[in-house]
Amino acid sequence: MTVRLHDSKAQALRDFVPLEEGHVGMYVCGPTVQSSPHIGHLRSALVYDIMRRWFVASGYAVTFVRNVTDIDDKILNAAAEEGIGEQWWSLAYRVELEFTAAYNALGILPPTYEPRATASVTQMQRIIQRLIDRGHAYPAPDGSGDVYFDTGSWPTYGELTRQARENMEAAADSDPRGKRDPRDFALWKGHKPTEPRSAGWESPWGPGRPGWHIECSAMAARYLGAEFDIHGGGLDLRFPHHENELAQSTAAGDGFARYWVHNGLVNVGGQKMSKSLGNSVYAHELTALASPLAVRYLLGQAHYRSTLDYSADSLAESEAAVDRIRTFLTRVERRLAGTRYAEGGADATWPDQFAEAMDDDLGVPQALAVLHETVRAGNQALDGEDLATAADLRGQVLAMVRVLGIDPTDRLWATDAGPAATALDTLVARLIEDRRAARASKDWAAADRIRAELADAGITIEDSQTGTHWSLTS
Ligand SMILES: Nc1ncnc2c1ncn2[C@@H]1O[C@H](COP(=O)(O)OP(=O)(O)OP(=O)(O)O)[C@@H](O)[C@H]1O
Ligand SMILES: [Zn+2]
Repeated sequence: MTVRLHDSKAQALRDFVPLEEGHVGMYVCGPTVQSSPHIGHLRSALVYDIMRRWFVASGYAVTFVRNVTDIDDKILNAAAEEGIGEQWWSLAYRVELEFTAAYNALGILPPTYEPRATASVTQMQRIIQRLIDRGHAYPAPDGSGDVYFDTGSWPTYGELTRQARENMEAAADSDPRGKRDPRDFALWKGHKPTEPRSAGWESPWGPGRPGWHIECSAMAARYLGAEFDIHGGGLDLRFPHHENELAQSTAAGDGFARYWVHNGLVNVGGQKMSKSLGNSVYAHELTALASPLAVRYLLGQAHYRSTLDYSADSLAESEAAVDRIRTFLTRVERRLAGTRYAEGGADATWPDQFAEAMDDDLGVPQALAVLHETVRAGNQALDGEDLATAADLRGQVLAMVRVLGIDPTDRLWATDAGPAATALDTLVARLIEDRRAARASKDWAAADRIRAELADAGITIEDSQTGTHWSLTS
């Protein structure tokens, strides 16, 4: 069976044929680490996590590279606003850690490698030099230290988004005065006296820093080779970012990506969820409302190319969906324990329709329909005491949820942080019960003493309609 992907450049579904048999090289544009991750960023990372998992499940060795853009105008501006202009890198690192934590919480696997742009400046400079040597880039004549890509020199400029150059908008990434054409974009940005000294790298064109687009061209080639299989990122990056990556890499002589894939955006009220629009829903806000597993389900369930309109209501549906799967797995586990089917279904794999759906441009909605149908059949087999069938269906369900990263029985989703946490929970629950009994018998002094003892131990308790809950005092 062959995986088929929608290639944005061909604007068609194409059979996936790897450059090297049995291997997939994937590059995905990672975040500009300027501010906390919102769920749009997470959806993007999750889509490629599922794609990678499916390639692995299909027998490929996958080299998966997702970068961190840790030098950029937006980072310098955010650091200046915080009053830590020279130490912009500390802001970038702090935000990078937030992204990593958010990825981990959703079970998004760490990439094979996660390069930071600042560690590949030499490689970026080499591509720029090749472009100058080939007549496709020029240093600005105005002494700014900028170097631009000469869009007029590259006949296929615009091929990714099928735009004629004359209809394209001007590149708004630098002072247009040194440009031959307003559409020319910056490969290198000369250092300005108002910018932090620590943001200037030595270069043949004077001190400066790389443009955003050249970062990805250099990191993709450095870690995956001059030509590689798949390039991914959000639909918002098709133009100008990916158009420019493609132009500069191919003009420099690299084969670059053979397939371009783009995830649909998370929108709010019809607009892209974006930091700058102030409509972001942050990862931690969702995990306060629902389990991380339900959040993963919610962000992963739609087809990766569709737009996802966020609404908090859909969280409850996702929670119900994962509960259904969890309930079946727990139920079947209990029923089979101690029978000769206890280990049954261990060698089961996913149904053919599941694989067909996933092969067809990563058809997760159809694949989930197969999963839920298998859960339904499993419950029916249990109702009918057909344990052999139930065991086999359990195996199929496990195979499917594992490949999608939504196995409710995975330790990753366990809320229990270990034996110490269980012991603490037991003791605190006991004290909460004593306090409840004291209040019931109107012994307010005893009730207050228990609350004070817990507070001294760093534990806050809160009474609500669903009972008394405790947490470590922050
Ligand atoms: N709302 C969104 N929905 C889906 N993917 C998104 C969304 N916003 C960003 N992405 C994707 O996340 C990855 C990292 O994005 P990047 O840091 O460039 O975000 P950004 O577009 O600058 O975000 P923002 O607009 O919030 O500042 C990219 O692949 C990008 O396409
Ligand atoms: Zn990129």
